[in-house]
Parts: sequence; C-alpha cells; structure tokens
Amino acid sequence: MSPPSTVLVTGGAGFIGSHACAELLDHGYELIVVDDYSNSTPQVFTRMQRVAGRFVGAVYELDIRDRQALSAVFHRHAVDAVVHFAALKSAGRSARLPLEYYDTNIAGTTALLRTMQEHGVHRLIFSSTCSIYGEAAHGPLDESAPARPANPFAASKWVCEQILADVCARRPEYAVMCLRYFNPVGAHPSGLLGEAPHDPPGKLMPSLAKVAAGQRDRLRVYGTDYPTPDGTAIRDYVHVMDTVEALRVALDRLGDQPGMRVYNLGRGEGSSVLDVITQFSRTTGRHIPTEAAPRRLGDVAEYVADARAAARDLCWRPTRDLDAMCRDAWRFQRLHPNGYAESPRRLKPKEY
Ligand SMILES: O=c1ccn([C@@H]2O[C@H](COP(=O)(O)OP(=O)(O)O[C@H]3O[C@H](CO)[C@H](O)[C@H](O)[C@H]3O)[C@@H](O)[C@H]2O)c(=O)[nH]1
Repeated sequence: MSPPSTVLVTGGAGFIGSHACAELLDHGYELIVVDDYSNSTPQVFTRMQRVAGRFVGAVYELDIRDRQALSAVFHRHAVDAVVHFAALKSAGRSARLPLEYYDTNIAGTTALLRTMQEHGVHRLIFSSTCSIYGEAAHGPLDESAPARPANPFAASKWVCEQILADVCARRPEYAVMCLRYFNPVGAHPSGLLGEAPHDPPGKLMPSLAKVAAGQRDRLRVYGTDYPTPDGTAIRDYVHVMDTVEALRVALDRLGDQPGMRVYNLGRGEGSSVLDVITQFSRTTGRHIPTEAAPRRLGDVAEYVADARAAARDLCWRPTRDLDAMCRDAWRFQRLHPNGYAESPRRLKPKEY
C-alpha cells in the first residue's frame, strides 16, 4: 500500500494536533481538520499557515460524536487515513467528570470508526497515553507492561485501544498505530505554535511559563511525598516536535503492514517536578516561586518510557533535551502571552 496522501486530523487545532499538522504539511500531506474548539481556537490555523507556508485543505467545526456531520466530511473528501487526537485529556478533571470523559473519548472514537468503515477508510493513528500504565512498577515501561489506568481519562484511552485491537483482529484490512504519548511539552521553535489551553493551565510546562512571566504568583507542586528521590512525581518529558516527527514517520509507514501496532513515545529519561522547575529557571533566568500542595487526583508517582520499539520500527530518536523544551515553551509564552488570543509581542533576540 502506498503512504496516505489525504489525511483527516481530528483535534488538529489542539496542542499536539497543531504541531502535527504543521509537520505533516511540511512533508507534503494534504490535510482535512475537524475540531470542536472546546480546548483550542481557529486562530491556530493562521499561525500554522505561517509555519508551514501553505494552508490546511479544509477545516470543519464539529463534534466527532456527530456522525452525520462527520460523514459529510468523508463524503466531500477522499480521505486515505485518519490521525485521531480529538479527546478530553485532563486526568484530574476526568476523576471529577467521568461520564463526560467516557462519552467524549470512547463514543467519539466509535463514531469515528463507524464513519471510517462506512466510507472504506481503514488506516488510523490513535492518540493513546502513558497514563494507561497507572501505578505500574518503577523504571522504564515497555508496551507489554500491564495496563492499570488510574483515572477515567486513562481508562477511556485503554478502552479505545481494546476496541481497536478487536476491530483489527476481525478485519484484516485495518492498519492502526496506537501512539502512547508520554509527556509532550515545549513549542514550535518559531514561537508561533504552542500550548494554549482554554482553562487556566493545569499542566506543568505552561504553568511554569505563566509563573515565570508573572501571570501567576507561584507554581503549586502537587505532591511532595511520592516514593521518588525528591518526593515529587517523575515524568518522561519529550519535545512536541520530536513527538510529531514520530507521528509523521508512523503515518508514512502505516500502510506497510495490516493490524495494530503500539508504540511508547518517550525519551526514556525521567524528570521530577523539581527537576523541571530547576531546568526552567536555569534556561529562562527567572526565579520560580513554588508552594507545596497535596497530590493531584488521579496522578501517579512515575512514568518513564522504554521506547525501543519506536526506535527500532520507526527509527525514532528524540533529539531535543529538557533545556530545549523549556526554551521553546518560554519563547511561545514571551511572544504570545495570551496564547492565540492577541497579536504577538516583538522580542529582541536576547529576550528569549
Ligand atoms: O501546576 C502544576 C502542574 C503539574 N504538576 C505536576 O507535574 C507533573 C506533570 O503534570 P502534567 O499535568 O503536565 O502532565 P501529566 O503527567 O498529568 O500528563 C498526563 O496527561 C496528559 C494529558 O493531560 C498526557 O496524556 C500525558 O501523557 C499524561 O502523562 C504531575 O506530577 C503533576 O502533578 C505540578 O506539580 N504543578
């Protein structure tokens, strides 16, 4: 099978989605994007065009659970493959709103799969997460580590993986890759694209950027009593540009073999919350005031990837370190203090 050329990206206006679209446009793919803008904004496409030098083919505002609207998109465009990001993704919020998460993430995925089937599209890249591993053993986790989802967000992703495995087991025409993202952070090196959630940022890197910029007075460190060397939780942070490079190679190779393949996308290097704060401070020269806070609902002590399968099959070797992740996140914050909401500031070269 030849590589797909027209790709439908769900959630293409979101953080990983927008960087993925820029990467795919850069490599000649034709893109159709659907997004409901529940945690993103259409402004992202203007920036994406500046980054990639060309337009996304078409953009539709829709909820992927709306099968009629989704079907109309497949009618209009000859889609070869789908990259599926659209989902709710906050572990803590999911513990408070389980139904909302199961409905959006699972019903959204089944609606997409049924629509794909109706239109004869069988190639899919699914966005999964390291959080399906839950409270697993310490140390690098490979793809065979048992799933023990610790919150409804993680459980919803694990259910989707099982649905996809069942579909692939019964239908040989399907080719699916599940990419288990560890903690993608950073921003496009142009400073045009970055992480700009609607709600006050709950994630570590954008929160750090807001504190460093003086938009928030301190960073709350959620949990200082984890069984880790410094008591704070360990994650495997990976630059979003490295992440989307892996995705692009996965898409290039999606047609090579049928069935379902699963890959961890992490660097194999754990950093604690305090490690990230120290690095962010060092990279930006800013003091980061902190405050110890209780553990966040649904969080676990440690996720570190064994990503040798992605290295072997996708020849993927992430090259950007934590310093680069902090530098790029900071550049986006400095250039766009309000994300996608307003025109950029002009920075002198030494300002970032
Ligand atoms: O202000 C903050 C924000 C975060 N943290 C801590 O920093 C670590 C990282 O938290 P993030 O919210 O940045 O990311 P998560 O580890 O919760 O990310 C998980 O959820 C993501 C989706 O939001 C992805 O699915 C990812 O793969 C999965 O690991 C956690 O220990 C968290 O408690 C703080 O201490 N203070």
